[in-house]
Amino acid sequence: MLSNVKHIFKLDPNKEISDENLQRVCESGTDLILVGGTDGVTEDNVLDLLARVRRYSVPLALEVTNVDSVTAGFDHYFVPSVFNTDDINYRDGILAQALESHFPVIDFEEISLFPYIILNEDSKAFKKSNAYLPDEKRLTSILHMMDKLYKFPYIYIEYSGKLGSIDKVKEISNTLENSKMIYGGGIRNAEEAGEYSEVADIVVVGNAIYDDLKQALKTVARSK
Ligand SMILES: CC(C)=CCC/C(C)=C/CC/C(C)=C/CC/C(C)=C/CC/C(C)=C/CC/C(C)=C/CC/C(C)=C/COP(=O)(O)OP(=O)(O)O
Ligand SMILES: O=P(O)(O)OC[C@@H](O)CO
Ligand SMILES: [Mg+2]
Repeated sequence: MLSNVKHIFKLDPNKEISDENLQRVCESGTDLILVGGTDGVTEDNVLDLLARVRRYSVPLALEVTNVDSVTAGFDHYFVPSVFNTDDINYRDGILAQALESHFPVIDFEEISLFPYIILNEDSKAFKKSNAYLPDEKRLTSILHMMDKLYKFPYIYIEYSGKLGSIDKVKEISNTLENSKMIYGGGIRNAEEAGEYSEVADIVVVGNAIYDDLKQALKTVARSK
């Protein structure tokens, strides 16, 4: 699903977007529209975005953050799992529960794990998953576990809402041997997209869609 993806626009079902702006996002040349957010995600607002984005040919995936909002009709489903938390619910506890009820209807070809390290302690995702900020030694050991032991195809380095330190993101990228890096957080313009896509395999742009769409659209070309 992610093999030729360099740029992702993440749409939050809990935020309003006009038809005109949605058209610009869908026709921007982005490689994937990912629908997801930490809170206020419901079956209704997910269905609304699904129906509106489906008018366009862009690939569309759902990042599942609660079981009730899972809706058929997406090209793919990504299930987040947070690795810098000791709260097992956000590693695989909720997932195990969800599989109890959804197992009979799941086509596992359509589902992939999004293994996260969340490094912005002010973000909602960090707070919700009871994440901790790892020191350098712990961050390296978590990365080794994910990259060299689990050999995840992708690791999502999440700074949701703010730009991560480029030096730190480079350090993380240099540590990885098996996993590709998805970077998300604070990318707002072409220059930032260019800088972070030189380090990460995939960049994700979210909030800028809602705050300054004109600049957000310019991130697409610079990520390729
Ligand atoms: C019929 C059919 C289509 C079947 C498909 C079956 C299917 C896909 C079933 C899946 C069921 C399932 C396995 C559910 C699991 C649910 C699960 C694991 C929930 C855990 C979610 C989780 C770990 C939440 C923690 C927070 C987090 C990591 C969220 C990720 C998204 C994110 C980082 C959003 C950005 O948030 P933020 O910027 O902080 O806040 P805003 O939303 O304001 O932007
Ligand atoms: O909203 P921003 O800060 O662009 O972050 C994108 C994405 O990584 C959020 O999950
Ligand atoms: Mg967001």
